[in-house]
Amino acid sequence: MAASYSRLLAEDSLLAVEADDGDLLYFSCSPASCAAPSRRPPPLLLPLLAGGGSAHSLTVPCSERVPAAQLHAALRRALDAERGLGRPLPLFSLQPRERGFLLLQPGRSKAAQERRLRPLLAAHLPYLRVCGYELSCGDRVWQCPWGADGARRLVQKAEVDPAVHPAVSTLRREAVFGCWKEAQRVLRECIPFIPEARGVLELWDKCPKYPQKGNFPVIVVEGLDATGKTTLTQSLKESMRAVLLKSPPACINQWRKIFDNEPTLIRRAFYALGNYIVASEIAAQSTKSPVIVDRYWHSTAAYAIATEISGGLHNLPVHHHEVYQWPEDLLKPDLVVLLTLSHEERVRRLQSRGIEKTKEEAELEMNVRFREKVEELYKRMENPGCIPVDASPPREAVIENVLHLIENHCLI
Ligand SMILES: Nc1ncnc2c1ncn2[C@@H]1O[C@H](COP(=O)(O)OP(=O)(O)OP(=O)(O)O)[C@@H](O)[C@H]1O
Ligand SMILES: Nc1ccn([C@H]2C[C@H](O)[C@@H](COP(=O)(O)O)O2)c(=O)n1
Repeated sequence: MAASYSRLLAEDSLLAVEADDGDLLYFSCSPASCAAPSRRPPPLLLPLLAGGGSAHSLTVPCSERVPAAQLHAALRRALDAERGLGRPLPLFSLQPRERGFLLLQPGRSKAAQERRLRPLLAAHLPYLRVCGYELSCGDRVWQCPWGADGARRLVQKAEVDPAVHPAVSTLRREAVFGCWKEAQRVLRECIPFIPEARGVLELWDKCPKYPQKGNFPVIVVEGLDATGKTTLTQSLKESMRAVLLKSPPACINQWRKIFDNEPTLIRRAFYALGNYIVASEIAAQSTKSPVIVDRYWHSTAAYAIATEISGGLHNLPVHHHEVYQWPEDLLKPDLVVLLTLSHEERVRRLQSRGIEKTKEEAELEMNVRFREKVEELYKRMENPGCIPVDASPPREAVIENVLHLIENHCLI
């Protein structure tokens, strides 16, 4: 499979479009200037163009991470606000790796679609790769880059395996940071347009950089929303006479909403650095008493990966992938408990609680695939892994079970 795609890439550009069910459809096109067009008709474009419709792809080259993430988000907002261009489908270009959108419009000519696009893209055009698509000889689709001069382009051959989701290779760079320096770098670049980033960094500057755990046990509780983390962590705090901490910590919580509205790169850098700030609190407190932590790195990684990797469980990075490994520079807990609950019972608890839902909580309820991915990702985390605990029994029983687990693991 990979080999045949490699051959195609010598002449074509390979694109992946996110379909309605979140899975990916791969297709290749020939640049209009190439002498030999691809014999592989793109399954999405062919019927659309044959029926008199039009298509454009817009991708963002991502050499500079923060500006590329911002441009991608601005583009999404502009396209969402513009009626009459069709729904923008998420698009990945596999060579070079870029992300953007595909606009499909049945019954509208390429020229008409282009007329609507030009003013919308005017400000962004120098930083975008825009291509229209044309049908010729019945079953051949040509990719026509805007501004092409007709010369044959040299397209480098690349080893690409379309069996791997295109976002997997960008996770480390854009969503799951492997060390505090990476998260800090991203937030530093944000200071000019997100003043709150300076606030987070100033707090981080005051923290010790590689804090060590004290002699008391450190227990993390993870799980989807409404699985009972707050209930359990409060009880553990009381029964173990422990200190209860949360990630993100209270000192940066005031800025959480702001970062939640930023692109993935910036949002995840905020949560990542939040974990490192909590780590310094864990280190200090665990010299004096047991410490219970409500969410920590496993949540940051699991939600980031589940958001970035569209489609089903089969698209997730393989077991033991580097994104599942605990960052070497982050203080490790003694035990991570994962509360598991059936979807029905969790929704029942969410409804009985009845408080305002965050966007991601609402998505969890709506999107079974997303919930499945987060749960599966928690289970794939390593070094330390999560120990699943059934959260469906009555509160007292769950607490009792977790106390036993702590006794066995932490020898207290
Ligand atoms: N074992 C249990 N049996 C029945 N109900 C429970 C149990 N544990 C918690 N609940 C109830 O379920 C709801 C969600 O619990 P809780 O707030 O502790 O979850 P959470 O994981 O902290 O949620 P979030 O992450 O959204 O803050 C609450 O109304 C709580 O009282
Ligand atoms: N350490 C953390 C804590 C939280 N998050 C993100 C993941 C979800 O988007 C959301 C869930 O938090 P809650 O609604 O339970 O407060 O926050 C994270 O990435 N890292």
